[in-house]
Formats: sequence, C-alpha cells, structure tokens
Amino acid sequence: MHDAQTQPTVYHKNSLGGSDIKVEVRDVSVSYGEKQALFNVSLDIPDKSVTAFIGPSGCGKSTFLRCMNRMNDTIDGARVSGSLKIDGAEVNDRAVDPVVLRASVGMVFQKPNPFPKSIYDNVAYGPRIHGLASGRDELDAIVEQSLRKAGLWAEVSDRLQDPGTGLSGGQQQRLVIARAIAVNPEVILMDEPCSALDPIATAKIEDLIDELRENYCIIIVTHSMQQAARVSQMTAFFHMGSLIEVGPTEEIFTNPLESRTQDYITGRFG
Ligand SMILES: Nc1ncnc2c1ncn2[C@@H]1O[C@H](COP(=O)(O)OP(=O)(O)OP(=O)(O)O)[C@@H](O)[C@H]1O
Repeated sequence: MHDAQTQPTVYHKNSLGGSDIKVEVRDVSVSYGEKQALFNVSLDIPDKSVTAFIGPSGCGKSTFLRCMNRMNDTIDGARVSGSLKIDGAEVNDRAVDPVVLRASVGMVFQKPNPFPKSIYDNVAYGPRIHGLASGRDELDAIVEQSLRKAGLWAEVSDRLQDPGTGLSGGQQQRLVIARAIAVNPEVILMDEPCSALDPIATAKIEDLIDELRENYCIIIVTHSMQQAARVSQMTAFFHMGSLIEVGPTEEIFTNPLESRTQDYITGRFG
C-alpha cells in the first residue's frame, strides 16, 4: 500500500506556475473532526478552461471542490487550512462574505436542484438578491441571456412561468446552470453533474460545458474517465486525500507518470 499522504504531487507542465491562472491553491488541507480528508493540496487552475478532478470514491474530490466557495464552512467540525486565491484574492479571508463568494463561484450538484419556483424565478432569483438588474426589462434580459447560454431558451421560452421542477432531469440541470450563470460567476463548480442523467442529456451537458469554457473557469468532479477525457483540458488525480498527479488531460490519459494514476485510469482500481 502506498502512503499517499507523504508523496509529493507530480506536476506536468503548466499545472503549477503556468499562465492565465484563475485559482491558485497552496497547501490546502481539510479535516472533519479528527479525520483528515485532504492533505496539502497545491495546484493552479487555469481560466477559460475545464479542469477535471478524478479519483476513487472518498479520495477527497468533493471536499476539495467545496473549498473553492467555502461550502465546507457549512459542515460542522470541518476545518480548512492553507491558501486558496481566486484572481489573487484569498477565499479564506475572514473579510470575504461567503454569500457573495458563492455567487461568483457557482455550484452545480449531482442531482439537479431547481428551486420550487417558476423557470423564470429560478434564474431571476440570484440577480434579484444581488441587485444586478435595475428594472423588469433588465431582469427579463438577464433571464433570457442566461437561459440561452445554458442552451435551454428554445425549449422553455414559451413556458417561463411553469415550475422548474416540471422539466426533465437534463433540462433541470441546464436550468441550474442558467441560474449559476445569471449572477456573472467567475468560476463554475460541477460535482458529477451528469451522474443522474441519461446519455443524451449527458451529451447535451458536455456540449454545454465545452461552450461555457470560452467564458468561465470550470471545475468538474467526475467518475467517468471518458467524460474527463472528453470535456477537460486539465486533469487532477486524487487518491486517499492527496493530489497525486496533475497536468494536461491528454498527457494524464496517454502518459501518466505515476503508477496509481495509470492503475486508476485503466480501471485497475477505484
Ligand atoms: N461531512 C462530512 N463529515 C465527515 N466526513 C466527511 C464529510 N464529507 C466527506 N467526509 C469524508 O472525507 C473523505 C473524502 O470525502 P469526499 O466526499 O470529499 O470524497 P470524494 O472523492 O468526493 O468521494 P465520492 O467520489 O464518493 O463522492 C471521505 O473519507 C469522507 O468519508
């Protein structure tokens, strides 16, 4: 058995100290009570790009994703240390308001979670509470633009007042993405966004992720190696709470430098 906690991360080119960095992570560790779940993770995440977090169940991918928008603050007994900067600003600074942070670092979960409100109000909710629209026309425009960017407008434009929960699973997931986009996020986090969807809805979300990367920094946790290979430009492999290897997706999948990465991507464990 490897001792994952003491092994240094293997960095491929551009994954530490590269250019156009959006998120700079240094020595981030997370514990839940006595149990440490993440050990000294450091990496740079590029802007306008998709970064995939892969690794076996329980290796800390979701824990690390939650560090990006301080969602671990909401978990009793969770302690986070280290530095995580977005556009050079420290996320863990006490002065940072987590509510404002979570608008700029949007999150999409495994199970689509539209609010029990109309399609329109799901998207308008964030802009309303953050005061992003000065009147109804502006709000209408934000709702339309966000739904268009999420590839949902054509399917819902004639029924904006219908409940969001009445849409199909794939449509609900695109509605949640529209809701995240509506507040002008810097980063979009996706925690296994397709695991509850059928292959057709999955393909639509993957196409959407590919379009969105033109404008956003996207981080996706996925159990699907094929999905990581299809949608991401950079891949980070985690094992037992440590970042084992990180680099351009093509290199991670064709030429991994660590045997554990190789074993995982070829299905030998996990
Ligand atoms: N709220 C929590 N309280 C206590 N321990 C937790 C909590 N959330 C996660 N853990 C523990 O932290 C470790 C990492 O869990 P995490 O969910 O981050 O892994 P993961 O790689 O995302 O797993 P999966 O792929 O199964 O979602 C696990 O040992 C898990 O049991």
